[in-house]
Amino acid sequence: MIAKFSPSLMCMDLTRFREQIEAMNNYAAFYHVDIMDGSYVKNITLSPFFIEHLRKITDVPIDVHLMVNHPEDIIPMCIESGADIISFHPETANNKIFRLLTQIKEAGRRCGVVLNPATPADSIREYAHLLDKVTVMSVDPGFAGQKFIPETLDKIRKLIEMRKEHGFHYLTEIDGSCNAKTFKQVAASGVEVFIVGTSGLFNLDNDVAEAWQKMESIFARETAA
Ligand SMILES: O=C(CO)[C@@H](O)[C@H](O)[C@H](O)COP(=O)(O)O
Ligand SMILES: [Co+2]
Repeated sequence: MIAKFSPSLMCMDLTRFREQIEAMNNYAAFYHVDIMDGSYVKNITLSPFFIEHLRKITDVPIDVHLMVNHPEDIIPMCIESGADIISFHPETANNKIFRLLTQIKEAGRRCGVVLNPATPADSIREYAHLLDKVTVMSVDPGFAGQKFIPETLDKIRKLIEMRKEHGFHYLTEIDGSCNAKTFKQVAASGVEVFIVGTSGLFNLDNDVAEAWQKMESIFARETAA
């Protein structure tokens, strides 16, 4: 399996927006865009307005991670601004999960859910067949730069088993503290998509193309048999 990398754009240098995006356009599998409301998590980062501008300078699929109490209010704005994949936390949508997933799919976009460290894999069982991606958070949501929670790796293994057993099609993805210290154990879980932020990518070099090469060689070194 070839690992896919998805840079978390809340960690990029926004003063160098065009330069960094153009450099990563050649390498990124997705662009991870965190949207928070200051209430579900005590932080506010990117927005549909940001996506609108990003869309103008990339063809890389834009992948939105909603950390908001009312995803139904933000999903239409994400669709409008050009997002390709939209994921939300199931806890924020328990009374309308099918409605929201259908809304995203009917707009021709891909849909997913993001599972907090304490949310079990089998909680998605009833709607797993509808999902294009399942993201496992390996930190509690809200902030970059937190400590990796290793208990979350078993959940990835379970999601991969469930997919095989029932013929689901979702990609698996990990969000939180993916870097030189954790690549080995994360890769061993079988996960397909790695979200890389400050420690995994942007801090490695001032030039993001260089940083990307460094990240890939660290990954290759850490995951070599
Ligand atoms: O959703 C979140 C945080 O709630 C993330 O996408 C972070 O932006 C990502 O985890 C990168 O940060 P590090 O954990 O690698 O510092
Ligand atoms: Co995220």
